[in-house]
This record gives sequence, structure tokens and C-alpha cells, in this order.
Amino acid sequence: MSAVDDLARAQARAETLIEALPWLARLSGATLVVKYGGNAMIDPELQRAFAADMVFLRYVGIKPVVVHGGGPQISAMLGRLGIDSEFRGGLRVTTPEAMDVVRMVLVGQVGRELVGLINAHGPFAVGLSGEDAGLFTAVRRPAYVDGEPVDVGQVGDVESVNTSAVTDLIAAGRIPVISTVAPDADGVLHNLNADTAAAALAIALGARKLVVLTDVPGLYANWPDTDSLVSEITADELAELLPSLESGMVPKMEACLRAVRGGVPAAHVVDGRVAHSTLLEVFTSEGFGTMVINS
Ligand SMILES: Nc1ncnc2c1ncn2[C@@H]1O[C@H](COP(=O)(O)OP(=O)(O)O)[C@@H](O)[C@H]1O
Ligand SMILES: CC(=O)N[C@@H](CCC(=O)OP(=O)(O)O)C(=O)O
Repeated sequence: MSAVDDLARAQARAETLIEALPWLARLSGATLVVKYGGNAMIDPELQRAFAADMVFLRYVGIKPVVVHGGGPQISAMLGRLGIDSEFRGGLRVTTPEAMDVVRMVLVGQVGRELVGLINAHGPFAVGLSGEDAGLFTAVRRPAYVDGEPVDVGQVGDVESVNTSAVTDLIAAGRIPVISTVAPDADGVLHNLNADTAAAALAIALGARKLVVLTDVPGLYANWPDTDSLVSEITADELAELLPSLESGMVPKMEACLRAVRGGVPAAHVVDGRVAHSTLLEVFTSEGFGTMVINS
């Protein structure tokens, strides 16, 4: 390795760091809601990288709030227990028996693991579910299949958000890690799609961004044509595209639309299979994934 090569490398490293400066200036003090999808939690190394990113944000004065999914983890546990499970219109049909498993896996397993990974860096993460301090109140929602409403059991939309527990934690310098189950007005527990809950929380917190980590590079306008990756889309354009979308992308893109229409300046769908995808989205100038903005 020549001295000239060493110099060039050092220069490139410095450029990567300085590229973050305008973003640090713009986002310092801002709240970021990061939704970590179950499909993006594919290996322990990536999970550790995700946890490090949250702590990085926290140290540079940005306030991350994690909302996690766990669809594949719930399906695996339901399978082990011999309980049938199916999705309709992107939402899990949730019987009372399945609801017990959803809560057990999201709150007791996936949430705990994320809290542990973040806390490997210091005492930052505190886990909460939608049940804690009235964080979310659910209202039963149908799924839509071919435009028709279909009953999917104990599946909820977010009716109201009480952000006080989350804002208390943020004010104390903590990183809230939120599992998306919530009671309805009668205290009956509901299964919330995590994208939906993340959007509602981002709006209620007045977050600067919603970042959604999944297992594809972003939204494809013409799935599965890999040439159709969308780098930027307005809310109106997305509203037009929504009816043609399928499976998990429906609640995800509905959530991004809801977030930006609810006042969140931008919602991003990024590839959680890329290590440190959150940092790449937040601190680099090159577009990463799909950005939804209000028109
Ligand atoms: N138009 C589309 N663009 C991107 N992904 C799509 C599209 N339509 C369907 N998908 C599927 O949606 C999946 C992501 O949704 P989901 O499985 O619910 O992920 P997560 O666990 O991250 O919420 C992708 O892996 C992909 O298979
Ligand atoms: C109603 C509904 O479908 N709830 C989801 C909750 C978890 C989730 O949203 O997980 P991902 O983000 O990994 O998809 C489920 O039961 O799978």
C-alpha cells in the first residue's frame, strides 16, 4: 500500500464523515420514528447494526423511537403451537387464541431482544407496548380484499395515541422500543400492524421522519419488476398507486401516506438487509430507498 493510497483512503473516510454535517445540523433535536420490520431482522449481525444505529442517533442529539414488527416471528410461533394463521389484505387474521401468541411474541420476545441489543451500548432502551400508559387505543378494523371489507378478527387501527410515556422517556434520554398490541375502548386487546402504529405515533409525536426498514430496497411501482423501484413519490401519486399494491406493501404504504398527510415531512422505506441502513438514510445525500413526501 503506497502512501498516496493511504492518503486517498483517509480523505474518503473524512468525506463520508463530513457528508453528515448538513443532516446533523438539520436533524439535531428532531424525533425520528423508526419502524423495524420482522422481515428485516434476518440475522444477529444486522440486528446489532440496527441497535448501534439507534444509539448513534441518540448520541448525536436525534431522538429515535423504535416501533418493531415481528410478523415472521409470530407466524413461526403459531406454527410451532399448531395454530393456523393466514393474512388477508396484508393483515393477520387474529383469533383470540392467536392474539395471545401475538402479544407473547411481540412484547415478550422481539421487543425484549431489541431492548437487550440497544442496552449493550448503555442504559438507553425501555420497552413499552401499546397497553402501557394508554399509549395506543385500538379500534377494530377490517381488511380490504378486492375492495370489499373482510373481518380479520382482533385486528385494530389506532384510534388514539397518548404520547406521554414516550415523551417522558425521550426527555430522560431513553430510546423507547414499542410493541404494537393495544386495547380497544372496552379493554379487548387488538393486534396492530406495526407500520400502521408507527405512522400514528410519528404523527402524534410530530416526528421529523418516519423510516421503515423492510426486506426489499423500497417500493416497486410494478412489483416484482426490479426496474420499477421508486426513489421519490408524492402523497397524491402514492394514493393513486395504492389500489394496485399487494401483500405487506399495502399497510406499509398506507402508513407512509397517512404519516405524510398527517404532517410528518417525509416517510422513507429502506432496505433493512443493508447493515446501518438507518444511518445511510439519515446522513447521506444520495437517495436510499423510497421517499414519500406530501405534494
Ligand atoms: N410493490 C411492492 N414493492 C415492494 N415490495 C412488495 C411490493 N408488493 C409486495 N411486496 C412484498 O412486500 C414485502 C414487505 O412487506 P412485509 O412482508 O409485510 O414486510 P415487513 O415485515 O418489513 O413489514 C416484500 O418483501 C415484498 O415481497
Ligand atoms: C394485524 C397484523 O397483521 N399485525 C402484524 C403485527 C406484526 C407486524 O406488523 O410485523 P411486521 O412489521 O414484521 O410485518 C402481525 O400479526 O404479523
